[in-house]
Amino acid sequence: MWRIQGLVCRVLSRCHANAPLRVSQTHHHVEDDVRGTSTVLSTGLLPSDSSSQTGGNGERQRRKRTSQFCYSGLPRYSALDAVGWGVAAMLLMQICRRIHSQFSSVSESNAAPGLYREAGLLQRCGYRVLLEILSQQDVLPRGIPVNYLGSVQAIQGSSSGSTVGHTHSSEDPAPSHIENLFLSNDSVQSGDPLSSSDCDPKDASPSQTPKDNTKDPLCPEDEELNGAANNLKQIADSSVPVILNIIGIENAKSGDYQAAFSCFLASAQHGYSKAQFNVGVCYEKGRGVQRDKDQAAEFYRQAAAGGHGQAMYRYAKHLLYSRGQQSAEDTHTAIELLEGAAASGVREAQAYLGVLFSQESLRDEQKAVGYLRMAAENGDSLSQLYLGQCYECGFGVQQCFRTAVELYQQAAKAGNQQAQNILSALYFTGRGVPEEAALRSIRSAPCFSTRDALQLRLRPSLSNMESNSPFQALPHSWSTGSFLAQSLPSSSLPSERERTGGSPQLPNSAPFNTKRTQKCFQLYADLHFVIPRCHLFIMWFLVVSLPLLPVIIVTVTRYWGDLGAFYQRLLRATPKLPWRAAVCVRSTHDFVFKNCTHGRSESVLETFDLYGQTHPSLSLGPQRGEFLDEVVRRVAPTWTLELGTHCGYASVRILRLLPPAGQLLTVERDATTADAGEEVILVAGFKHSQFQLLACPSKDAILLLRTQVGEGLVQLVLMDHDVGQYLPDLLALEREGLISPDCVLLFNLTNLPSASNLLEHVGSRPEQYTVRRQVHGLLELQRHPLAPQGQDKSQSG
Ligand SMILES: C[S@@+](CC[C@H](N)C(=O)[O-])C[C@H]1O[C@@H](n2cnc3c(N)ncnc32)[C@H](O)[C@@H]1O
Repeated sequence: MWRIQGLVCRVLSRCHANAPLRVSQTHHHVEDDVRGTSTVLSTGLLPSDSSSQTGGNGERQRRKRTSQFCYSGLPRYSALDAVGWGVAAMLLMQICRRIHSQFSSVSESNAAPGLYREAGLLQRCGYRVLLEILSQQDVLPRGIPVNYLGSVQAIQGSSSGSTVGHTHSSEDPAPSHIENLFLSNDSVQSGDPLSSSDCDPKDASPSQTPKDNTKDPLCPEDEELNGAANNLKQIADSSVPVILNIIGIENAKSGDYQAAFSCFLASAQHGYSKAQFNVGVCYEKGRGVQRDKDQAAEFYRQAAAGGHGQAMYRYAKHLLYSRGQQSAEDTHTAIELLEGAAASGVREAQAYLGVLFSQESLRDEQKAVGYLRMAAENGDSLSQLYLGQCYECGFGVQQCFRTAVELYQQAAKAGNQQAQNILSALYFTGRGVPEEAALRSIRSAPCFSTRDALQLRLRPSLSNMESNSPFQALPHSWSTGSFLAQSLPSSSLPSERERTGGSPQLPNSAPFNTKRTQKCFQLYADLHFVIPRCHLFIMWFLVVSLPLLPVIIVTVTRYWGDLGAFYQRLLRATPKLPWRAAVCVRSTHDFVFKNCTHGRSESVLETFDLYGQTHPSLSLGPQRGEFLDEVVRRVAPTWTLELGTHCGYASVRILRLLPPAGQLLTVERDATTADAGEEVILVAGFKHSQFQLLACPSKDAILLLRTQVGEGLVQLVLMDHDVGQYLPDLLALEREGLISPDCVLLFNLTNLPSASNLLEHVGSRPEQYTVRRQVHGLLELQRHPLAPQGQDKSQSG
């Protein structure tokens, strides 16, 4: 401390001796420089020491030393002097800061309007000084209309001032909103405007060229001085807009929007992109100036031209929506701007492009995924959801369900309601085995299983864009308080629900409706309540039954096959009860109809299989289905007959593999079931020209078949109806001469005892039928090509 004191004393003694120093030949150059600098800053003129421009060699020498003070003067001061000056300057700054903070703290701690006004006055002082600086022709060679700003300043004290717009008091929101408005919006793209980045001369416009003051021929020393002065002017030129912008933000924070707008405007007219953006926001929101969308767009355009990312994004959206039907050129420009904004890290632009490139008109899967990934990595929950859907459907990426689930989890964690719905449904389906179940469910759930599904899901965004309302925005418009969203006139900020991803759900995209999800949640919660309480009971049961374990194992292994068969029989038998059958058909049909992707047979089959995993089902099932596929491919029949349509699972399997001229006749005795089956077949994308469904008992249908097939013969028969009816129907088909000599017949033999008469009949006629194989209870018979037609007519009874 004593050292500092010593230094200060030393400096002060120097200052005290300043007068002689001013005139002294030894130290005058330092003073000259200070005077020169201040002159440049206040008036922009060269140092006016005209006497110094004349004189003899000695004088010239002195001037040379003056201009080269940096190196010629240094030897005259010791390092200690330099440090002393520095400390003195620091002390001075500290004192200034203290005074300033004194004022600030007073105004903050006492929110009394009077004191607040004092702080405002202090700010306005700085503001006025800056405006004065700007008014100097040297600093503002373009003649910025600061008189206009001055008039604003003049009426700032009175609340009725409206030179640039209405007063904020009646309409504007609370200051905190404004803080968000200016600070957050600005900082989205380029950080806090008060940060050091603001002082980057590159940010400020280089458009101001210092005035050429060297018209009169000057000596080299004058030129050097001019150069130094010009440098200072350049610094002032680049700093002033930055400072004005900062003052504008401070004004906006304190609720003085008119002053804020004036500062932004003055700064913007210097080409400072952040200020231009802020002016755009003012015009868009009507802060300190009358709301004007066109002006807002113009200032966004200017800021965008200066490389301001948020402005690029907003101006692009203006181009896309403001004029209803935009031209191809506008679209092109908008996309370029959006790409620029996305590259500069504007998350909304990234997400926007991701959706844009997924639409049919601009479809580019790689780009769509690339931008969605950028936005997702930047924490945009909706993009995480969309990217998850891309992975799920293999849209622009290798299909990967695990990644899809991970992305859904990220989106759900970030509060996206839609992702939460998907996950909760998956978890519920999986009954506590999240990952496995999720993957299985996803793979089978047709809502997600195709790329078309993604298209369907993203399409509403496009329809929003293309709808009549020119200001309808993509789902991300909420996240920036877009001025395009006219439905947000008073508050530019999104609601909490919107921010958490609740609102921008795309229509028809939620795979599970709310009621159902709630039910799922309820059931899941109940299970979670019950299961832990069962643990104790199960544990004791196991402990008690432990000695019986060997007996249980032996019994189960011995009768395993019988148990399986019994279970299957039970399932097959219960549908015979009318109510059981009706419930089974309705639930199967409803599940398939609601969850499959319409028009896609594979999706229909996947949905059937998913249903079969959790419910007893009468459908043929995937294992027997694959065997059926193999036979259909091999036989490639023109006419196929299926007895027992049920919900159309086997029908769809057959139809999708038939040759182009192939026809399916399918028979279902129950009219309601027949309707359900027909609907599913149609939903799978097949037409009545490819199949006919006869809603009557098989024995009646066989009598009608001739009118259906004409001269043709059935080359493939699938019997999956009433096992007791298999043999009579086979005999009827032979009798009517409906099956071809080399016809292949498949019988679903899950109920073996009932099929015994059929097996006896076939086994006793090796010359007529060959048993090819039996796979998963599906028996394949090959009719012998040489078998005489109608030989068994006598047996048919
Ligand atoms: C096991 S399901 C058929 C499953 C179907 N093939 C599939 O894979 O989805 C049996 C169906 O045959 C029907 N059915 C039973 N006896 C029938 C008969 N005599 N004539 C026509 N349909 C019959 C039942 O109503 C039932 O819908």
